[in-house]
Formats: sequence, C-alpha cells, structure tokens
Amino acid sequence: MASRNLSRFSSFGKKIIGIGKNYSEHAKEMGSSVPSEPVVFLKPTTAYLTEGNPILLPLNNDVDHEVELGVVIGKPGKDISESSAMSHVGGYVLALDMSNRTRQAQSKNAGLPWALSKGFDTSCPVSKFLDLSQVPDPHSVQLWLKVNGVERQNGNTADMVFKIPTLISYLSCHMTLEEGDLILTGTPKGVGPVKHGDVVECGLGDIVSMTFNAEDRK
Ligand SMILES: CC(=O)CC(=O)C(=O)O
Ligand SMILES: [Mg+2]
Repeated sequence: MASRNLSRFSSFGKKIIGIGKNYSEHAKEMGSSVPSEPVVFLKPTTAYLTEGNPILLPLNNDVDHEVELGVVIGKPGKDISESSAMSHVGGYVLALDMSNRTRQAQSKNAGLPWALSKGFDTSCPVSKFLDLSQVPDPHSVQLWLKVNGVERQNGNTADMVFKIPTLISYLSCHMTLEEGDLILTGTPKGVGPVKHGDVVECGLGDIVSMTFNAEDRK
C-alpha cells in the first residue's frame, strides 16, 4: 500500500459520497434487503462539522446517528480497478452520517432521492484526519457510539458487505474521484434518535474518538 502523508488536510473539502445498507444487520433493522450493488448518495460540503461545534438538528427533529468509517481519497481517478483501488486511499476519518429519518422515509416512499434527509448542514461530523499508518487494516476496526454515555452501536468494519476496493472501483466508474473526497462506508446496526441536549460520543477502536453536542437549530 502506498504510504503518503496527507495529514495536511485539516478538512475534507471535496464531495462526500455516502454508501447505504453496507452492513446486513443494519439493512435488516431498516426493514430493507441487502443490496446487490452499492447504494450511493451525496452530501454537500456544507454538511462537514468538526469537534467543538454542535450538530444542528433540523426543524422536524427526527435525526438518527450512524457511525461510519470514512475513506479519504488521496489520488484522483476514474475507472479504477479493484486491484489498484487501495493505492487511491490517502487516509481515513471517523464520521457520523446524521440522517433525518422522517424525511428519508417520505423520500423512499415517494421514490425520491435522499438529498435533504442526508445533506442538511452539520450532517457529517468528522474526526481529525488519520493517515494510513494509523489504520493499518481498515477492514478490521471496531466502530462504536454512545449517546449520553449509553452504548448504541458497536460493530466491526469486517462486516461491510462491499469492501473498500469494491466501493472505490464501483464509484469511480460513475464519477471521478478527487483528492480530498470522502467516502462514508456505511453504518453497523444500532442506529437511533438524537435529541436536543444529547451528547454523542463515538470512536474507531481506540484509534480516535470524538464527541458532539446536539442542539435544535434555530
Ligand atoms: C438507511 C440509511 O440511511 C443508509 C445509510 O446511510 C447506511 O449507512 O446504511
Ligand atoms: Mg450511513
């Protein structure tokens, strides 16, 4: 695996590509079947949030937490093969894919895109950038999340349906991947609501953790 130091990224200013239902137990808890190819959505760059700033809950206040491993693209590419895909990874972040469930259910039922349910401001809290040496095996790390100190999610990236090389190859056949793009690789089971005043703490094994307060947006 190429070793590039991309710790110069203080934020990941490029597009955020979300992958849905990439853990079978989470697909099951959502009442969905396991997809036969990756389910893809986008979040705008205004979704990024760093520690020290609150998650602003949208007005209908029905937001779930989803803790995820984020893959940061370090080398641009199009039509990337699975065998070369990992050489395009520049590093990782711990990420939250905050999701407005009421709106998402409305969109699903109407056959409409998830953009508003997934893309509201502050819907993508991220940790500091982790370079490749900090996550030597991205397919074997624990993802955990607590709300107000109570565990809600605890899963392992080994259980991803589509592994990182498959995701990179698949996505790059549809859109050019740019340096600084972030791929959210899906969440394990245990998603649940976050309300005003809640404290959300999550981690990637003992590699990194982050904490965010949630507030109703004004
Ligand atoms: C049902 C979802 O919101 C899909 C998703 O984002 C996931 O991580 O799975
Ligand atoms: Mg997600």
